[in-house]
Amino acid sequence: MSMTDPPAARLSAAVKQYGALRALDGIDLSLRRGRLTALLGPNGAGKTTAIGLLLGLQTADAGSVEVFGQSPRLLATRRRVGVMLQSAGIQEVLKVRELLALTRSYYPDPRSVADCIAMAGLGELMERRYGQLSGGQQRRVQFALAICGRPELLFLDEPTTGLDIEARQGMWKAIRGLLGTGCAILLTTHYLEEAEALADHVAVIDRGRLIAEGSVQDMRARVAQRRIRCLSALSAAGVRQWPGVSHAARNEAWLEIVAEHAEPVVRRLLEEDAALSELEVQRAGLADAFLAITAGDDARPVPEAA
Ligand SMILES: Nc1ncnc2c1ncn2[C@@H]1O[C@H](COP(=O)(O)OP(=O)(O)OP(=O)(O)O)[C@@H](O)[C@H]1O
Repeated sequence: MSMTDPPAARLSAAVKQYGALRALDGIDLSLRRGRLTALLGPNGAGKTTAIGLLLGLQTADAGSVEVFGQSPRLLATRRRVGVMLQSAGIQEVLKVRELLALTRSYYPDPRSVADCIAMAGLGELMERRYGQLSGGQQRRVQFALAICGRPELLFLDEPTTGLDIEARQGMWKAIRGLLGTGCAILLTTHYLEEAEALADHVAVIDRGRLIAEGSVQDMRARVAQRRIRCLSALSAAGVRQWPGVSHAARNEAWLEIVAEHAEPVVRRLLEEDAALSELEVQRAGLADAFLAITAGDDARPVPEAA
């Protein structure tokens, strides 16, 4: 599982064009065994299109797409891949037990029914018809169908949308277990705490281009600053002149400050305002890093078709 092993799947300079719209504009992305890559990006960035290429549902207009070194369209390749898409296309009249039996039958070495039930938390749902389940219950069934073939490569497109906290934690645990067995996973999510909790690697795309890539820590380091908030009568304009302060503004009674290092600013705040209260200091989370990365890209022109 070292970085020198060939990746489980790879997009190289992949381009996908829909008419005049370039949905992917030369993307490089490698998915490695035992690693979860979180693919982040605003709506319309190209995440679903990238997954579509890796699943062989669509073909690239330029560049290459390889899954286990081969075309994603080969049956032998597809049998090693599991997928949970937002649009599931599952037969609603079938019972969960029937859906699981049917999907397991497509794979040469499926996971046991008992393991699927345990990993996806299906216990009491097996005799229910899929179409009569709640949205969150359907997500659990979709997860079971995605993992029942013992995939070596798994695509999870917003898997925990609509799940309650307990079900989400259960799915996270199952995902960590799959990583432990060497499965390569690509996850898209709008819950940044989900990427933070699960990802070894984060790729941020915007307008069809990869704009940042690295570990969760790397992404956080892109936004090294701290946010400080307090109730204080000090003037924001005055604080803005302090060394290391990049931003200070008043938001009603709150004084809001952004600084490279919190400690010297906090020390000075307490010295200069004895009545200061409600002091809060926040480290940048992945959400801040992500927003800063996508916001910082506004100057770039929107890619257009030739
Ligand atoms: N079949 C299609 N025909 C034309 N345009 C399409 C098609 N599929 C996607 N697009 C466009 O390609 C761009 C990328 O779409 P894509 O679905 O890959 O984005 P996404 O990152 O998955 O977005 P979201 O977070 O909203 O799911 C969007 O501008 C979308 O409107």
